[in-house]
Amino acid sequence: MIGRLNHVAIAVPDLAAAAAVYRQTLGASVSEPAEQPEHGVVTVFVELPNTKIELLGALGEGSPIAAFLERNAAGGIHHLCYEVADIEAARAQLVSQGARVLGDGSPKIGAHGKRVLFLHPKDFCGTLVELEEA
Ligand SMILES: C[C@@H](C(=O)O)C(=O)SCCNC(=O)CCNC(=O)[C@H](O)C(C)(C)COP(=O)(O)OP(=O)(O)OC[C@H]1O[C@@H](n2cnc3c(N)ncnc32)[C@H](O)[C@@H]1OP(=O)(O)O
Ligand SMILES: [Co+2]
Repeated sequence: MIGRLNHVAIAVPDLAAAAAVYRQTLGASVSEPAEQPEHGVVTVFVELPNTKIELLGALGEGSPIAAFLERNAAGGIHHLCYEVADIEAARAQLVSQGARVLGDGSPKIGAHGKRVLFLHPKDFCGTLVELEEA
């Protein structure tokens, strides 16, 4: 069911500092920050030849990354995003196997303008999983 690795997300306390690490220290191609109000985060994308890194900063009250940043003050790997061809078919298959879809269970529009869903980390080896419809 899952296809390509779309991105690895890293939650960070200081997005500008993290973007500078990737742009200057690691010499990567780094986007400008983009607010994602529906997701409570600000994203910066790092383009790599085979995938992307999504740097995440908290946006607003009740950001879904706030508790994670309290536990990981220096930041840390937050989720993996896999591509799926049909997000509703993927959700049905996962729910039938007992996996928990987060939020209200319906897809939201993600940072790439495509539909995304999140799956509970305790059901996937301790890793928060995002599915993006390719
Ligand atoms: C823009 C978009 C895109 O790319 O298109 C994005 O990525 S938006 C990216 C931001 N959006 C999201 O993350 C949306 C989905 N996320 C959520 O709904 C939430 O963050 C949860 C995953 C439910 C976690 O929420 P919260 O930290 O408040 O819950 P909690 O403290 O009760 O945690 C429950 C248990 O899960 C663990 N836990 C929490 N976050 C985790 C993570 N990122 N990776 C691995 N484990 C994690 C906690 O340590 C805890 O384990 P113990 O019980 O063992 O202590
Ligand atoms: Co993501």
